[in-house]
Amino acid sequence: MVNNIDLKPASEFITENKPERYIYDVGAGDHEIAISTKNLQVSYGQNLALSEGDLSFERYKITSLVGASGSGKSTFLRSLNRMNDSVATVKGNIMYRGVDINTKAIDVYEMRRHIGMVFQRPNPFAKSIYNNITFALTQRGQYTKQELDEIVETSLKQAALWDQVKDELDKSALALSGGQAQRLVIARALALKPDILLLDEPSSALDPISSAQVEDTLLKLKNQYTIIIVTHNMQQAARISDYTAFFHMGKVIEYDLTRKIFTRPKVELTNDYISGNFG
Ligand SMILES: Nc1ncnc2c1ncn2[C@@H]1O[C@H](COP(=O)(O)OP(=O)(O)OP(=O)(O)O)[C@@H](O)[C@H]1O
Repeated sequence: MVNNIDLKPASEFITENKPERYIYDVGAGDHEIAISTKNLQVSYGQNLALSEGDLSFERYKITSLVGASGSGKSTFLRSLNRMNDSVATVKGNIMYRGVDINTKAIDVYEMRRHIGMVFQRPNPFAKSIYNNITFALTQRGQYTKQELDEIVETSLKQAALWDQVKDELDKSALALSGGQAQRLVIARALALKPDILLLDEPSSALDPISSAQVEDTLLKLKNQYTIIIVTHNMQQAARISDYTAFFHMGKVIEYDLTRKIFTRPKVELTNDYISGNFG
């Protein structure tokens, strides 16, 4: 399926434990970079879970992070908004709007308003649909009822859930279906008006229809948000993402336009993974 002529055999990468890397240059200037990492290394105790993760993410694009279980995708993703702070040592730079956000001086809670996170399992609060959306806002700011109403409506519309729940905003969010709950959680993240949305396998716990709805939602959102998504679903990565980064053993092995990764990967190991030969 893929022209292998220029590719090295996968065994070389594994035996050398020094994988060939191909990192596409997104090219600041022509393309606006929303966030980038440099010399990022993440250790859990003695376990260096991420050793090479230099990437630049283009604004208003969807980037998928793919790779076998344990390759470091979630570790990388969670580091981007400092979710690993309490469990890991994170070294290196995470540049966002000209600022290294991987420093002690950063107000992590404020930063997370700009860089939101959605997890694998929908985790609505045991509150009404309305209060799920407004909770974080009312904890840290003053809003009128009218402002909150507008934010609830806008966020739910962006997450493609408004039409289904607009007449029952006082209903418990725990009564929503899995797919609806995940879109509520996306709406909750959007209510904070982030720049960047990080999603860790957001549809892997959902049925195919709900998963497709989440994908549609993400495709609509990318006009306004930079989206970085961890996924095990190669079809999903191919369908929705502009760029794909392939992780292996704590390193980014290949990063390129999604269509190139899925048709003409430059590294044999990437080809092996997307062809289903391991993982
Ligand atoms: N909280 C943690 N504490 C200790 N080790 C961890 C923790 N989270 C991840 N690791 C380890 O870091 C390595 C990378 O894990 P990570 O979850 O980032 O991989 P992944 O590619 O996202 O895998 P998966 O697809 O299974 O979620 C693994 O060896 C894992 O055991």
